[in-house]
Amino acid sequence: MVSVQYYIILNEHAGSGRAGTLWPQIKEQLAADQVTYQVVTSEYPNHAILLSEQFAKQVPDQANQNWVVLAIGGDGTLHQAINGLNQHPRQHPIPVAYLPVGSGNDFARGAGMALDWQTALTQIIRCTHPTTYDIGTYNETIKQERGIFTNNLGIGFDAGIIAQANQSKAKVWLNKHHLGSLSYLASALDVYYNQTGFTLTVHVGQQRDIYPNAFLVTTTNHPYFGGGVGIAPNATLTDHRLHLVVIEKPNFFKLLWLGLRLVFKRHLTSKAVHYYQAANIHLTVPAIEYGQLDGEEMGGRFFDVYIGIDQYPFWVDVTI
Ligand SMILES: Nc1ncnc2c1ncn2[C@@H]1O[C@H](COP(=O)(O)OP(=O)(O)OP(=O)(O)O)[C@@H](O)[C@H]1O
Repeated sequence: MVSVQYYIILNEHAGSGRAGTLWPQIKEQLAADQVTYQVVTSEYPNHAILLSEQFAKQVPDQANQNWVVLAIGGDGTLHQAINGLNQHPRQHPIPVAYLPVGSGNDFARGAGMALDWQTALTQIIRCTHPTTYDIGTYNETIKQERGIFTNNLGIGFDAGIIAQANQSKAKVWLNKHHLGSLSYLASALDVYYNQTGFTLTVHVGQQRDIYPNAFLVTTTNHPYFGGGVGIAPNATLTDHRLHLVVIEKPNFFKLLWLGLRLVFKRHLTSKAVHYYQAANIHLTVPAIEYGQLDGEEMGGRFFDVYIGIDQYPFWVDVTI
């Protein structure tokens, strides 16, 4: 057994508070398995970025260090933890692990991890060596922001839904009653009516395509977004490629039809859907649109974003 120590970043608010409720049981399991760890709690939104960045500064950049940063929460918590680790690139990156106890847990789905926390924890603590998975990188030149994403970078409809759901008063009530997904459905209808099509330019290699009526623009690293929706069914975390799906604004009936095709993974052949696979993608949107990164809000903004692919070590053995 490899002796690994875990630096746990716990987001008790993930999964509408599920992570906090489960933590005593997770702690018991860690003790039963004699796992060595330190734990810190995310005290406010985005705190996990700072926590993992500060932790990484203390760990020597050596091949033989035995720390793993374990994010306990949802995709947002993993996103923040891995971005904190990447603030100062290292020759020997600290492996990251993720216990999926959030709402969507799309990275766990994409990696083929167990979605029940006990099995997922076993896949982490019985792991003996890191697995290298692809991660997306982005460089947005207008606001001069760069970083990474494990799942996807979305502009338009998906990002609008997240922004709307987070602002809605109903979300607080629905989350309290464990009906968080209903708030996303309500927001989806609202955003559909308010979201006009926007102009998008896609540059891939020598190709340049202009869409005057784009509606959903998602660049993904694995199949899933929005809590298990298979937007790019062929994507894998090891294909060293990004998968871009552009959907032009459909009328309401077409939207329902597309939704149905999406459920049966038949949407990519629809006329309103455009699909690219590439290692580098450049997108420009000269209008204020919402953006999302791994389910975290990027805000309303213009976009001139270069998206690429990199690799990072993850501490999980999905064969267990
Ligand atoms: N102490 C805190 N108080 C309020 N929000 C917090 C706190 N700590 C972290 N957060 C925020 O909680 C948000 C949700 O976390 P996360 O995405 O991990 O869970 P989720 O949304 O339930 O899961 P998923 O993204 O998988 O659907 C993140 O945006 C994070 O910044």
